[in-house]
Amino acid sequence: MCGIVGVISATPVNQLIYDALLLLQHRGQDAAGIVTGMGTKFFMHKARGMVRDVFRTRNMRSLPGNIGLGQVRYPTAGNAYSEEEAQPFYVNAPFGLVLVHNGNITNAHALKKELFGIDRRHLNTESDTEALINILAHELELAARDLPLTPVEVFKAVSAVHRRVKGSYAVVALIAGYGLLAFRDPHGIRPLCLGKGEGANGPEWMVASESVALEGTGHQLVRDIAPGEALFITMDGELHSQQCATAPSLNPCVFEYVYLARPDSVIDGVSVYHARLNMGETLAQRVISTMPPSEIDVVIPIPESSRPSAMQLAQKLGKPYREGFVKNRYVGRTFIMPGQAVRKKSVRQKLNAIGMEFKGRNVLLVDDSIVRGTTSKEIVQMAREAGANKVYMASAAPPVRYPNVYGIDMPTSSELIAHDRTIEEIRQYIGCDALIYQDVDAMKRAVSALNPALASLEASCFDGRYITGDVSAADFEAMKTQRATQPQDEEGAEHSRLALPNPTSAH
Ligand SMILES: O=P(O)(O)OC[C@H]1O[C@H](OP(=O)(O)OP(=O)(O)O)[C@H](O)[C@@H]1O
Ligand SMILES: NC(=O)CC[C@H](N)C(=O)O
Ligand SMILES: [Mg+2]
Repeated sequence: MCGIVGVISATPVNQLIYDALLLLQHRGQDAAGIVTGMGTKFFMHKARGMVRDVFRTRNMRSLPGNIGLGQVRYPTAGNAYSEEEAQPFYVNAPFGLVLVHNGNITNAHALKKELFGIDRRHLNTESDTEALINILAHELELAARDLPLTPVEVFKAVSAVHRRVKGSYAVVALIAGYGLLAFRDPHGIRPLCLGKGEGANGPEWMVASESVALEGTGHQLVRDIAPGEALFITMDGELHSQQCATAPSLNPCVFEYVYLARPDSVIDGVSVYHARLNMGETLAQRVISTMPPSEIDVVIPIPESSRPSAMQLAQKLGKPYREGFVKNRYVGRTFIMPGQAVRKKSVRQKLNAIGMEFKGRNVLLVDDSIVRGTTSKEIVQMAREAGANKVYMASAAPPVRYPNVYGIDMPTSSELIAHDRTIEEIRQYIGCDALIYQDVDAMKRAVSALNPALASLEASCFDGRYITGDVSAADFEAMKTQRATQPQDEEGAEHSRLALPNPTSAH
Protein backbone atom coordinates (compact mmCIF):
# COMPACT_ATOMS: atom_id res chain seq x y z
CA MET A 1 0.00 0.00 0.00
CA CYS A 2 1.71 3.03 -1.27
CA GLY A 3 0.00 6.37 -1.74
CA ILE A 4 -0.44 7.70 -5.26
CA VAL A 5 -1.83 10.93 -6.68
CA GLY A 6 -2.22 12.60 -10.07
CA VAL A 7 -3.42 16.11 -10.95
CA ILE A 8 -4.32 18.04 -14.06
CA SER A 9 -5.00 21.74 -13.68
CA ALA A 10 -4.83 25.14 -15.34
CA THR A 11 -2.17 26.29 -12.85
CA PRO A 12 1.10 24.77 -11.53
CA VAL A 13 0.55 21.53 -9.62
CA ASN A 14 3.83 20.96 -7.71
CA GLN A 15 2.59 22.28 -4.35
CA LEU A 16 -0.74 20.54 -4.74
CA ILE A 17 0.95 17.17 -5.28
CA TYR A 18 3.27 17.78 -2.33
CA ASP A 19 0.27 18.57 -0.10
CA ALA A 20 -1.58 15.46 -1.29
CA LEU A 21 1.47 13.29 -0.63
CA LEU A 22 1.70 14.64 2.93
CA LEU A 23 -1.92 13.55 3.39
CA LEU A 24 -1.00 10.08 2.09
CA GLN A 25 2.23 9.77 4.10
CA HIS A 26 0.71 7.06 6.33
CA ARG A 27 0.64 4.78 3.25
CA GLY A 28 4.41 4.84 2.67
CA GLN A 29 7.39 6.20 4.58
CA ASP A 30 10.38 4.89 2.65
CA ALA A 31 10.58 7.03 -0.45
CA ALA A 32 8.69 9.78 -2.20
CA GLY A 33 8.66 11.23 -5.69
CA ILE A 34 6.94 13.77 -7.92
CA VAL A 35 6.91 14.25 -11.69
CA THR A 36 5.41 17.30 -13.35
CA GLY A 37 4.92 17.92 -17.04
CA MET A 38 5.15 21.04 -19.18
CA GLY A 39 4.63 20.73 -22.93
CA THR A 40 6.18 17.36 -23.71
CA LYS A 41 8.88 17.63 -21.05
CA PHE A 42 8.85 15.86 -17.67
CA PHE A 43 10.53 17.08 -14.48
CA MET A 44 11.22 14.54 -11.76
CA HIS A 45 12.51 14.43 -8.23
CA LYS A 46 12.47 11.27 -6.12
CA ALA A 47 14.51 10.02 -3.18
CA ARG A 48 14.37 7.85 -0.09
CA GLY A 49 12.72 9.32 2.97
CA MET A 50 9.51 11.03 4.03
CA VAL A 51 7.87 13.75 1.95
CA ARG A 52 9.13 16.63 4.07
CA ASP A 53 12.72 15.45 3.75
CA VAL A 54 12.72 14.48 0.11
CA PHE A 55 11.45 17.82 -1.22
CA ARG A 56 13.44 20.93 -0.37
CA THR A 57 12.55 24.34 -1.80
CA ARG A 58 15.03 23.95 -4.65
CA ASN A 59 13.45 20.64 -5.64
CA MET A 60 9.98 22.17 -5.63
CA ARG A 61 11.15 25.02 -7.83
CA SER A 62 12.38 22.53 -10.38
CA LEU A 63 8.94 20.95 -10.81
CA PRO A 64 7.03 23.28 -13.17
CA GLY A 65 3.87 22.53 -15.14
CA ASN A 66 0.12 22.06 -14.83
CA ILE A 67 0.05 18.26 -14.85
CA GLY A 68 1.78 15.86 -12.52
CA LEU A 69 1.78 12.84 -10.28
CA GLY A 70 3.40 11.64 -7.07
CA GLN A 71 3.95 8.64 -4.85
CA VAL A 72 4.92 7.70 -1.29
CA ARG A 73 6.43 4.22 -1.20
CA TYR A 74 6.08 1.27 1.16
CA PRO A 75 8.01 -1.41 -0.69
CA THR A 76 6.41 -4.78 -1.28
CA ALA A 77 8.74 -5.84 -4.07
CA GLY A 78 12.36 -5.10 -4.79
CA ASN A 79 14.53 -3.32 -2.31
CA ALA A 80 13.52 -0.78 0.32
CA TYR A 81 16.93 0.87 0.21
CA SER A 82 17.27 1.46 -3.49
CA GLU A 83 16.73 5.00 -4.66
CA GLU A 84 16.23 3.76 -8.23
CA GLU A 85 13.16 1.82 -7.11
CA ALA A 86 11.53 4.90 -5.63
CA GLN A 87 8.63 5.98 -7.82
CA PRO A 88 7.67 7.49 -10.31
CA PHE A 89 9.24 5.36 -13.03
CA TYR A 90 10.02 6.81 -16.46
CA VAL A 91 10.38 5.32 -19.95
CA ASN A 92 11.00 7.48 -22.97
CA ALA A 93 9.05 5.53 -25.58
CA PRO A 94 6.38 5.67 -26.81
CA PHE A 95 5.72 9.39 -26.32
CA GLY A 96 7.38 9.57 -22.89
CA LEU A 97 5.64 7.89 -20.00
CA VAL A 98 5.83 8.21 -16.21
CA LEU A 99 3.92 6.01 -13.81
CA VAL A 100 3.15 5.49 -10.13
CA HIS A 101 1.72 2.30 -8.70
CA ASN A 102 0.06 1.06 -5.54
CA GLY A 103 -0.13 -2.70 -5.29
CA ASN A 104 1.89 -5.77 -6.01
CA ILE A 105 2.29 -7.72 -9.25
CA THR A 106 2.10 -11.44 -8.53
CA ASN A 107 3.51 -12.58 -11.89
CA ALA A 108 6.31 -10.00 -12.00
CA HIS A 109 8.98 -12.70 -12.31
CA ALA A 110 7.32 -14.13 -15.45
CA LEU A 111 6.63 -10.66 -16.92
CA LYS A 112 10.28 -9.69 -16.51
CA LYS A 113 11.31 -12.71 -18.59
CA GLU A 114 8.70 -11.90 -21.25
CA LEU A 115 9.75 -8.27 -21.37
CA PHE A 116 13.38 -9.14 -21.95
CA GLY A 117 12.97 -12.18 -24.17
CA ILE A 118 9.96 -11.23 -26.29
CA ASP A 119 9.22 -7.50 -25.96
CA ARG A 120 12.98 -6.65 -26.03
CA ARG A 121 12.78 -4.27 -23.10
CA HIS A 122 15.45 -3.80 -20.49
CA LEU A 123 14.67 -3.60 -16.78
CA ASN A 124 17.32 -2.30 -14.46
CA THR A 125 15.81 -2.81 -10.98
CA GLU A 126 14.02 -5.46 -8.94
CA SER A 127 10.83 -3.38 -8.81
CA ASP A 128 7.54 -4.86 -10.04
CA THR A 129 6.48 -1.31 -10.99
CA GLU A 130 9.29 -1.11 -13.54
CA ALA A 131 7.83 -4.22 -15.20
CA LEU A 132 4.35 -2.67 -15.13
CA ILE A 133 5.39 0.59 -16.84
CA ASN A 134 7.23 -1.35 -19.52
CA ILE A 135 4.20 -3.54 -20.22
CA LEU A 136 2.02 -0.42 -20.51
CA ALA A 137 4.60 1.23 -22.79
CA HIS A 138 4.82 -1.86 -25.00
CA GLU A 139 1.04 -2.15 -25.27
CA LEU A 140 0.64 1.59 -25.99
CA GLU A 141 3.19 1.24 -28.76
CA LEU A 142 1.21 -1.65 -30.29
CA ALA A 143 -2.19 0.05 -29.88
CA ALA A 144 -1.11 3.41 -31.28
CA ARG A 145 1.24 2.27 -34.05
CA ASP A 146 0.59 4.42 -37.16
CA LEU A 147 -2.45 6.01 -35.45
CA PRO A 148 -2.86 9.34 -33.67
CA LEU A 149 -3.14 8.70 -29.94
CA THR A 150 -6.77 9.04 -28.81
CA PRO A 151 -8.55 7.64 -25.74
CA VAL A 152 -9.46 4.58 -27.86
CA GLU A 153 -5.81 3.50 -28.19
CA VAL A 154 -5.08 4.33 -24.56
CA PHE A 155 -7.96 2.13 -23.35
CA LYS A 156 -6.94 -0.65 -25.71
CA ALA A 157 -3.49 -0.63 -24.12
CA VAL A 158 -5.01 -0.77 -20.61
CA SER A 159 -7.10 -3.80 -21.64
CA ALA A 160 -3.89 -5.52 -22.75
CA VAL A 161 -2.27 -4.65 -19.41
CA HIS A 162 -5.23 -6.31 -17.66
CA ARG A 163 -4.67 -9.45 -19.71
CA ARG A 164 -0.97 -9.67 -18.95
CA VAL A 165 -0.50 -8.27 -15.46
CA LYS A 166 -1.74 -10.24 -12.44
CA GLY A 167 -2.10 -9.09 -8.87
CA SER A 168 -3.13 -5.71 -7.56
CA TYR A 169 -2.49 -2.35 -9.17
CA ALA A 170 -3.94 1.08 -8.85
CA VAL A 171 -2.03 3.24 -11.32
CA VAL A 172 -1.61 6.85 -12.37
CA ALA A 173 0.47 7.64 -15.46
CA LEU A 174 1.27 10.66 -17.61
CA ILE A 175 1.67 10.43 -21.37
CA ALA A 176 3.88 13.36 -22.41
CA GLY A 177 1.91 16.01 -24.23
CA TYR A 178 -1.32 13.97 -24.16
CA GLY A 179 -2.71 13.70 -20.64
CA LEU A 180 -3.22 11.74 -17.47
CA LEU A 181 -4.21 8.08 -17.34
CA ALA A 182 -5.52 6.32 -14.21
CA PHE A 183 -6.71 2.74 -13.85
CA ARG A 184 -7.50 0.08 -11.31
CA ASP A 185 -6.97 -3.69 -11.53
CA PRO A 186 -9.97 -5.84 -12.56
CA HIS A 187 -10.47 -7.07 -8.97
CA GLY A 188 -10.47 -3.56 -7.49
CA ILE A 189 -8.11 -4.61 -4.70
CA ARG A 190 -6.26 -1.34 -4.12
CA PRO A 191 -8.23 1.90 -3.86
CA LEU A 192 -8.30 4.83 -6.27
CA CYS A 193 -10.75 7.72 -6.38
CA LEU A 194 -11.47 10.77 -8.50
CA GLY A 195 -11.97 14.32 -7.27
CA LYS A 196 -12.69 17.69 -8.80
CA GLY A 197 -11.91 21.21 -7.66
CA GLU A 198 -11.87 24.79 -8.81
CA GLY A 199 -8.32 25.95 -9.44
CA ALA A 200 -7.38 29.61 -9.80
CA ASN A 201 -7.79 29.47 -13.60
CA GLY A 202 -10.43 26.78 -14.01
CA PRO A 203 -11.44 23.28 -13.03
CA GLU A 204 -8.92 20.81 -11.72
CA TRP A 205 -8.99 16.98 -11.63
CA MET A 206 -7.25 14.89 -9.01
CA VAL A 207 -7.02 11.11 -8.63
CA ALA A 208 -5.70 9.70 -5.38
CA SER A 209 -5.46 6.54 -3.28
CA GLU A 210 -7.69 7.97 -0.56
CA SER A 211 -10.39 10.60 -0.38
CA VAL A 212 -8.51 12.39 2.42
CA ALA A 213 -5.97 13.57 -0.19
CA LEU A 214 -8.78 15.09 -2.27
CA GLU A 215 -10.61 16.75 0.59
CA GLY A 216 -7.44 18.00 2.27
CA THR A 217 -6.43 19.81 -0.92
CA GLY A 218 -9.82 21.42 -1.53
CA HIS A 219 -11.31 18.91 -3.97
CA GLN A 220 -14.67 17.17 -3.88
CA LEU A 221 -14.77 13.41 -4.05
CA VAL A 222 -16.57 12.63 -7.32
CA ARG A 223 -16.45 8.82 -7.18
CA ASP A 224 -14.27 5.76 -6.84
CA ILE A 225 -12.69 4.46 -10.02
CA ALA A 226 -14.36 1.13 -10.74
CA PRO A 227 -12.39 -2.13 -10.85
CA GLY A 228 -11.00 -2.55 -14.36
CA GLU A 229 -11.95 1.00 -15.31
CA ALA A 230 -9.55 3.50 -16.87
CA LEU A 231 -9.81 7.29 -16.94
CA PHE A 232 -7.96 9.40 -19.47
CA ILE A 233 -7.94 13.15 -18.93
CA THR A 234 -6.57 15.17 -21.84
CA MET A 235 -4.28 18.16 -21.37
CA ASP A 236 -7.27 20.51 -21.71
CA GLY A 237 -9.17 18.72 -18.95
CA GLU A 238 -11.55 16.57 -20.99
CA LEU A 239 -12.36 13.39 -19.08
CA HIS A 240 -12.86 10.05 -20.85
CA SER A 241 -13.58 6.78 -19.07
CA GLN A 242 -14.05 3.18 -20.10
CA GLN A 243 -14.37 -0.25 -18.55
CA CYS A 244 -11.29 -2.06 -19.91
CA ALA A 245 -11.58 -5.45 -18.17
CA THR A 246 -13.66 -8.36 -19.44
CA ALA A 247 -14.97 -9.57 -16.06
CA PRO A 248 -14.42 -6.87 -13.43
CA SER A 249 -15.47 -7.46 -9.83
CA LEU A 250 -15.08 -5.37 -6.70
CA ASN A 251 -12.98 -6.96 -3.93
CA PRO A 252 -11.31 -4.17 -1.94
CA CYS A 253 -8.57 -5.11 0.51
CA VAL A 254 -10.12 -5.47 3.97
CA PHE A 255 -6.81 -4.47 5.57
CA GLU A 256 -7.37 -0.92 4.27
CA TYR A 257 -10.34 -0.70 6.66
CA VAL A 258 -8.51 -2.49 9.48
CA TYR A 259 -5.25 -0.54 9.44
CA LEU A 260 -3.84 0.92 6.23
CA ALA A 261 -6.15 3.81 5.40
CA ARG A 262 -6.78 6.97 7.38
CA PRO A 263 -10.05 6.86 9.33
CA ASP A 264 -11.29 10.05 7.70
CA SER A 265 -11.16 8.47 4.24
CA VAL A 266 -14.10 6.93 2.44
CA ILE A 267 -13.05 3.96 0.29
CA ASP A 268 -15.45 2.30 -2.15
CA GLY A 269 -18.38 3.96 -0.46
CA VAL A 270 -17.42 2.92 3.08
CA SER A 271 -16.18 5.29 5.77
CA VAL A 272 -13.02 3.75 7.23
CA TYR A 273 -13.89 5.25 10.63
CA HIS A 274 -17.36 3.75 10.59
CA ALA A 275 -15.96 0.33 9.62
CA ARG A 276 -13.57 0.52 12.60
CA LEU A 277 -16.42 1.46 14.95
CA ASN A 278 -18.33 -1.58 13.69
CA MET A 279 -15.31 -3.79 14.29
CA GLY A 280 -15.21 -2.54 17.89
CA GLU A 281 -18.86 -3.38 18.28
CA THR A 282 -18.50 -6.98 17.11
CA LEU A 283 -15.26 -7.40 19.04
CA ALA A 284 -17.16 -6.41 22.19
CA GLN A 285 -19.50 -9.33 21.61
CA ARG A 286 -16.50 -11.67 21.40
CA VAL A 287 -15.11 -10.25 24.64
CA ILE A 288 -18.45 -10.71 26.42
CA SER A 289 -18.69 -14.32 25.25
CA THR A 290 -15.10 -15.03 26.39
CA MET A 291 -14.93 -13.45 29.85
CA PRO A 292 -17.23 -11.66 32.30
CA PRO A 293 -16.85 -7.90 31.65
CA SER A 294 -16.72 -7.46 35.43
CA GLU A 295 -13.13 -8.71 35.23
CA ILE A 296 -12.16 -5.67 33.16
CA ASP A 297 -11.54 -2.31 34.85
CA VAL A 298 -10.56 -0.22 31.87
CA VAL A 299 -10.21 -0.34 28.06
CA ILE A 300 -6.99 1.14 26.63
CA PRO A 301 -6.26 1.53 22.90
CA ILE A 302 -2.85 0.99 21.37
CA PRO A 303 -2.45 4.19 19.41
CA GLU A 304 -2.98 5.07 16.66
CA SER A 305 -5.14 2.93 14.43
CA SER A 306 -7.11 1.00 17.07
CA ARG A 307 -8.74 4.06 18.65
CA PRO A 308 -12.19 3.97 16.97
CA SER A 309 -12.61 0.23 17.61
CA ALA A 310 -11.43 0.50 21.21
CA MET A 311 -13.77 3.41 21.89
CA GLN A 312 -16.79 1.55 20.57
CA LEU A 313 -15.82 -1.63 22.38
CA ALA A 314 -15.54 0.22 25.69
CA GLN A 315 -18.93 1.81 25.21
CA LYS A 316 -20.52 -1.53 24.42
CA LEU A 317 -18.94 -3.12 27.52
CA GLY A 318 -19.91 -0.14 29.66
CA LYS A 319 -16.28 0.29 30.76
CA PRO A 320 -14.17 3.45 30.89
CA TYR A 321 -12.03 4.18 27.83
CA ARG A 322 -8.70 5.69 28.83
CA GLU A 323 -5.55 6.77 27.04
CA GLY A 324 -2.84 4.65 28.67
CA PHE A 325 -0.17 5.04 26.02
CA VAL A 326 1.10 8.27 24.55
CA LYS A 327 2.39 8.24 21.03
CA ASN A 328 5.48 10.17 20.01
CA ARG A 329 4.16 11.94 16.96
CA TYR A 330 7.61 12.17 15.41
CA VAL A 331 8.01 8.43 15.02
CA GLY A 332 6.26 6.93 12.02
CA ARG A 333 4.14 3.82 11.72
CA THR A 334 6.09 0.78 12.86
CA PHE A 335 4.36 -1.92 10.82
CA ILE A 336 5.36 -0.42 7.48
CA MET A 337 9.01 0.05 8.43
CA PRO A 338 11.45 -2.19 6.62
CA GLY A 339 13.20 -4.79 8.78
CA GLN A 340 12.18 -6.40 12.04
CA ALA A 341 15.01 -4.91 14.13
CA VAL A 342 13.96 -1.34 13.49
CA ARG A 343 10.26 -2.16 13.97
CA LYS A 344 10.95 -3.65 17.39
CA LYS A 345 13.08 -0.76 18.57
CA SER A 346 10.52 1.74 17.34
CA VAL A 347 7.60 0.44 19.43
CA ARG A 348 9.26 1.66 22.65
CA GLN A 349 10.34 4.90 21.06
CA LYS A 350 6.85 5.45 19.74
CA LEU A 351 4.69 4.53 22.73
CA ASN A 352 5.09 5.31 26.42
CA ALA A 353 2.78 4.23 29.25
CA ILE A 354 0.97 6.56 31.66
CA GLY A 355 1.50 4.69 34.94
CA MET A 356 -1.66 5.81 36.80
CA GLU A 357 -3.92 4.22 34.17
CA PHE A 358 -2.40 0.79 34.79
CA LYS A 359 -1.50 0.58 38.47
CA GLY A 360 -3.46 -2.23 40.16
CA ARG A 361 -6.00 -2.44 37.33
CA ASN A 362 -7.21 -5.19 35.02
CA VAL A 363 -6.68 -3.59 31.63
CA LEU A 364 -8.07 -4.64 28.26
CA LEU A 365 -5.64 -3.45 25.58
CA VAL A 366 -7.10 -3.14 22.11
CA ASP A 367 -5.18 -3.12 18.85
CA ASP A 368 -6.52 -3.08 15.30
CA SER A 369 -4.44 -6.10 14.33
CA ILE A 370 -1.65 -8.35 15.54
CA VAL A 371 0.61 -9.26 12.62
CA ARG A 372 4.15 -10.13 13.65
CA GLY A 373 3.32 -9.59 17.32
CA THR A 374 6.07 -6.95 17.62
CA THR A 375 3.75 -4.30 19.05
CA SER A 376 1.63 -6.45 21.35
CA LYS A 377 4.56 -8.24 22.99
CA GLU A 378 6.26 -4.96 23.88
CA ILE A 379 3.03 -3.27 24.92
CA VAL A 380 1.94 -6.06 27.26
CA GLN A 381 5.36 -5.91 28.89
CA MET A 382 5.05 -2.12 29.26
CA ALA A 383 1.60 -2.46 30.82
CA ARG A 384 3.00 -4.91 33.37
CA GLU A 385 5.99 -2.67 34.11
CA ALA A 386 3.48 0.15 34.71
CA GLY A 387 1.85 -1.94 37.45
CA ALA A 388 -1.19 -3.50 35.75
CA ASN A 389 -2.80 -6.33 37.68
CA LYS A 390 -4.12 -8.34 34.71
CA VAL A 391 -3.35 -7.54 31.07
CA TYR A 392 -5.90 -8.72 28.51
CA MET A 393 -5.46 -8.16 24.81
CA ALA A 394 -8.08 -7.88 22.07
CA SER A 395 -7.55 -7.55 18.32
CA ALA A 396 -10.17 -5.89 16.09
CA ALA A 397 -8.93 -8.09 13.23
CA PRO A 398 -8.80 -11.89 13.21
CA PRO A 399 -5.46 -13.77 13.37
CA VAL A 400 -3.22 -12.94 10.39
CA ARG A 401 -2.26 -16.44 9.27
CA TYR A 402 -1.40 -16.27 5.55
CA PRO A 403 1.03 -14.23 3.42
CA ASN A 404 -0.27 -11.22 1.56
CA VAL A 405 0.73 -10.84 -2.08
CA TYR A 406 -1.44 -7.86 -2.99
CA GLY A 407 0.48 -4.92 -1.56
CA ILE A 408 1.07 -5.56 2.14
CA ASP A 409 4.62 -6.51 2.96
CA MET A 410 4.15 -9.95 4.50
CA PRO A 411 5.25 -12.36 1.78
CA THR A 412 6.13 -15.25 4.10
CA SER A 413 3.89 -17.03 6.58
CA SER A 414 6.77 -17.81 8.96
CA GLU A 415 6.99 -14.14 10.02
CA LEU A 416 3.34 -14.09 11.11
CA ILE A 417 2.75 -14.70 14.79
CA ALA A 418 -0.55 -16.52 14.15
CA HIS A 419 0.81 -18.84 11.48
CA ASP A 420 0.80 -22.43 12.75
CA ARG A 421 0.12 -21.30 16.30
CA THR A 422 -2.99 -21.80 18.40
CA ILE A 423 -4.54 -18.79 20.14
CA GLU A 424 -3.15 -20.16 23.42
CA GLU A 425 0.36 -20.33 21.95
CA ILE A 426 0.05 -16.77 20.69
CA ARG A 427 -1.18 -15.64 24.11
CA GLN A 428 1.86 -17.21 25.71
CA TYR A 429 4.20 -15.57 23.18
CA ILE A 430 2.67 -12.15 23.71
CA GLY A 431 2.59 -12.71 27.47
CA CYS A 432 -0.97 -11.51 28.19
CA ASP A 433 -3.52 -13.05 30.56
CA ALA A 434 -6.23 -13.46 27.91
CA LEU A 435 -6.25 -12.96 24.16
CA ILE A 436 -9.42 -12.29 22.18
CA TYR A 437 -9.56 -12.07 18.40
CA GLN A 438 -12.27 -10.83 16.06
CA ASP A 439 -13.92 -13.48 13.96
CA VAL A 440 -13.25 -13.41 10.15
CA ASP A 441 -16.92 -13.19 9.13
CA ALA A 442 -17.65 -10.53 11.75
CA MET A 443 -14.77 -8.40 10.41
CA LYS A 444 -16.06 -8.72 6.85
CA ARG A 445 -19.62 -7.90 7.94
CA ALA A 446 -18.39 -4.82 9.80
CA VAL A 447 -17.31 -3.42 6.41
CA SER A 448 -19.86 -4.86 3.99
CA ALA A 449 -22.80 -3.82 6.20
CA LEU A 450 -21.92 -0.24 5.18
CA ASN A 451 -22.17 -0.88 1.43
CA PRO A 452 -24.01 -3.86 -0.06
CA ALA A 453 -21.76 -3.63 -3.16
CA LEU A 454 -18.90 -4.87 -0.99
CA ALA A 455 -20.17 -8.43 -0.68
CA SER A 456 -16.68 -9.70 -1.49
CA LEU A 457 -13.56 -8.41 0.25
CA GLU A 458 -9.94 -9.35 -0.37
CA ALA A 459 -9.05 -10.90 2.99
CA SER A 460 -6.42 -13.49 2.04
CA CYS A 461 -4.14 -12.86 5.01
CA PHE A 462 -7.03 -13.84 7.28
CA ASP A 463 -8.82 -16.57 5.31
CA GLY A 464 -6.17 -17.85 2.86
CA ARG A 465 -8.44 -17.20 -0.16
CA TYR A 466 -6.55 -15.38 -2.93
CA ILE A 467 -9.18 -13.44 -4.79
CA THR A 468 -7.46 -13.30 -8.18
CA GLY A 469 -7.41 -17.12 -8.21
CA ASP A 470 -4.27 -17.19 -10.33
CA VAL A 471 -1.36 -17.05 -7.90
CA SER A 472 0.70 -20.16 -8.61
CA ALA A 473 3.09 -21.90 -6.22
CA ALA A 474 5.92 -20.58 -8.42
CA ASP A 475 4.58 -17.01 -8.02
CA PHE A 476 4.51 -17.38 -4.22
CA GLU A 477 8.00 -18.78 -4.20
CA ALA A 478 9.36 -16.05 -6.50
CA MET A 479 7.86 -13.25 -4.36
CA LYS A 480 9.13 -14.83 -1.15
CA THR A 481 12.65 -15.37 -2.48
CA GLN A 482 12.77 -11.93 -4.03
CA ARG A 483 11.96 -10.22 -0.71
CA ALA A 484 14.13 -12.55 1.38
CA THR A 485 17.23 -11.81 -0.69
CA GLN A 486 16.97 -8.04 -0.31
CA PRO A 487 19.51 -6.36 1.96
CA GLN A 488 18.38 -5.42 5.46
CA ASP A 489 20.25 -2.17 5.64
CA GLU A 490 20.09 -0.87 9.17
CA GLU A 491 21.37 2.53 8.11
CA GLY A 492 18.57 2.85 5.59
CA ALA A 493 16.02 1.83 8.17
CA GLU A 494 17.37 4.43 10.58
CA HIS A 495 16.90 7.08 7.95
CA SER A 496 13.34 6.01 7.36
CA ARG A 497 12.46 5.81 11.03
CA LEU A 498 13.91 9.10 12.12
CA ALA A 499 13.07 10.84 8.88
CA LEU A 500 16.24 12.87 9.05
CA PRO A 501 16.93 15.36 6.28
CA ASN A 502 19.09 13.66 3.70
CA PRO A 503 20.78 16.41 1.71
CA THR A 504 22.90 13.96 -0.28
CA SER A 505 19.79 12.40 -1.82
CA ALA A 506 18.61 15.60 -3.45
CA HIS A 507 19.44 15.91 -7.10
O1 LIG B 1 1.86 -7.14 15.24
P1 LIG B 1 2.69 -6.10 14.56
O2 LIG B 1 3.59 -6.72 13.54
O3 LIG B 1 3.41 -5.24 15.54
O4 LIG B 1 1.75 -5.18 13.68
C1 LIG B 1 0.55 -4.63 14.13
C2 LIG B 1 0.71 -3.24 14.68
O5 LIG B 1 1.29 -2.37 13.68
C3 LIG B 1 0.39 -1.30 13.41
O6 LIG B 1 0.73 -0.13 14.12
P2 LIG B 1 1.65 1.05 13.53
O7 LIG B 1 2.59 1.50 14.57
O8 LIG B 1 2.27 0.62 12.25
O9 LIG B 1 0.66 2.22 13.12
P3 LIG B 1 -0.49 3.04 13.88
O10 LIG B 1 0.19 4.16 14.62
O11 LIG B 1 -1.36 3.54 12.77
O12 LIG B 1 -1.25 2.16 14.79
C4 LIG B 1 -0.97 -1.81 13.85
O13 LIG B 1 -1.82 -0.74 14.19
C5 LIG B 1 -0.62 -2.63 15.06
O14 LIG B 1 -0.45 -1.81 16.19
N1 LIG C 1 2.94 -0.92 -1.37
C1 LIG C 1 2.93 -0.72 -2.66
O1 LIG C 1 1.94 -0.38 -3.26
C2 LIG C 1 4.25 -1.00 -3.34
C3 LIG C 1 4.29 -0.75 -4.82
C4 LIG C 1 5.41 -1.55 -5.48
N2 LIG C 1 5.11 -2.95 -5.41
C5 LIG C 1 6.74 -1.26 -4.81
O2 LIG C 1 7.26 -2.08 -4.08
O3 LIG C 1 7.27 -0.19 -5.00
MG1 LIG D 1 -0.79 0.33 15.73
